[in-house]
Amino acid sequence: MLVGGWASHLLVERFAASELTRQQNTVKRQANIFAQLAEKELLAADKLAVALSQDTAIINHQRTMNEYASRFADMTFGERKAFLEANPTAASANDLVTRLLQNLDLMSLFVLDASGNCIATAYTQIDGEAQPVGCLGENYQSREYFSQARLNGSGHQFAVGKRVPLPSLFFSYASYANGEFLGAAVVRLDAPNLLSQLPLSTTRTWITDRNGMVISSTTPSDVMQQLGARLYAPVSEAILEATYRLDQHRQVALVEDLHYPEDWDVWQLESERLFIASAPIGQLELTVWHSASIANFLQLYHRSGILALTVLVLGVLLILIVERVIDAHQRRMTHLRALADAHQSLEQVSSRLLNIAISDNLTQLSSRVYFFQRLEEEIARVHRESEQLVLLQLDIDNFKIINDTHGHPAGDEVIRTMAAICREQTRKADLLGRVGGEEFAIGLIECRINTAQTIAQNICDACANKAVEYEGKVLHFTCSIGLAELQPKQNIGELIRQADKALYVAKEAGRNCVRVSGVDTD
Ligand SMILES: Nc1nc2c(ncn2[C@@H]2O[C@H](COP(=O)(O)OP(=O)(O)OP(=O)(O)O)[C@@H](O)[C@H]2O)c(=O)[nH]1
Repeated sequence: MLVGGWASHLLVERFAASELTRQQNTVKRQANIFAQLAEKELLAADKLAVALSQDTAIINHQRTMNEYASRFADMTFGERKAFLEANPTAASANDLVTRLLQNLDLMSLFVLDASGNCIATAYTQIDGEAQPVGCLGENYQSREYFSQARLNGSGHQFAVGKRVPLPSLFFSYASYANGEFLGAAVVRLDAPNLLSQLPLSTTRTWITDRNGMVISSTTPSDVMQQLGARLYAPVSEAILEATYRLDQHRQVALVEDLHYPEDWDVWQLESERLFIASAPIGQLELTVWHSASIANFLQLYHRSGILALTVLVLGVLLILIVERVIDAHQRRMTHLRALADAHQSLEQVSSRLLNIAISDNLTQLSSRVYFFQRLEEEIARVHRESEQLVLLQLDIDNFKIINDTHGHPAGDEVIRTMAAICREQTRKADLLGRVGGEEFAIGLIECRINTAQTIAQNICDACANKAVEYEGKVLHFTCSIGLAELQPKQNIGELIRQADKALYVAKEAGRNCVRVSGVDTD
């Protein structure tokens, strides 16, 4: 679960970071576009303000009105308005700015005197009546664009206020005559109009001045509800914090429970969860704010959570399957090893049994069974290849007496000696077997009867001449041998009978001698 939580957290961070980057990029793009549009308008507005400030009619009017400055101070707004409307210099100034307003796409144009009083304004036709678009008689000395113009010759201000029906961009340019400040010409642009030119999505975007005051928004009602309010002092801290987080790209900026003044009931942000990103428009000292609902992100979040969980479950399943496969493989390997061990043991036992079956324990010659099996095979081969084979049947003479006289173990020693002599007198290819207690047989391969007879005689002599030492005693023994040469088409039974017959003849002849079948037996 820990791994799942961690994986889910990682995924969420990834989604959040990419979503935040997307929002940030959007707002940066919008800020750039807005800056370009606004700068173009600013330039035009500046030029217009400069031109107005240099117009003779305006300058004359400002001079005239400045003379009434002390009287204006004591007049009410209505009195000032009536006075100005009746003034002839105001008429020509009003006429000029009205014409300019009609030719240019501006919200309003007006002229201020040195005290900030609006002394001329453009008029526009509303319901057939000429209505002033600026507040003739109003005092604007507290406005930034006016105080800046008084100090520097020109000034900008982005403002919304109770007296300003729409958020606006104000540009002023000071009028001077002989170094004397006469007042300012003011151009006012339509900020929402600028904003409406941005390629905005359905998300909310708004623009504040450097004090956090909203001057425009993609939702006009938002702005209208906030007119005159320095609204963002408490909010901007939350936003700045959120923005800081965004910049860090470490955490989702969830702006919740923003504290708006109670009367801003149109702002229903309390229930919203927003991504908020910002981008400054440095030269204009404006900031574009951009918010997007967290809903989309939450969908992603949930989907990523499910994805992470699925990955986790699949991962666990995979681990279980792999474990089972490894386990099965290990058990199979153990099983196979056990089988291999058993097989090896069986082979050893089988080899031992075979050895027991084919060899005589006392002499290590072939056993009776194995000897006759081998002899039969050799007879078949010799018949096939038209070779010669001679069978010798050997029997130790009076062996019973040796046993009876010197004991069984001494007899065994004689048998072993007899076997050794047989081995010495024959070739490796010949077949040697102990076929009875004291009986031996030899199959001489590729051997003619004369040679066989010599070999048999040599064995006979070797036995007779051999002194067997056993437990300090010296024993002597002899043997009798019967020979039979394999005849064409003769089978093993017939061959053995012939050799036995010759052996019988040797025994009858007094033992310790060799007799040949067909020669001595007929
Ligand atoms: N020591 C010993 N004696 C054996 C073995 N196998 C058989 N014998 C003995 O060999 C003797 C064979 O005796 P017989 O068959 O009478 O033959 P023989 O005494 O050799 O007399 P002939 O063959 O007629 O010369 C018996 O006493 C058997 O007990 C053996 O492995 N070891």
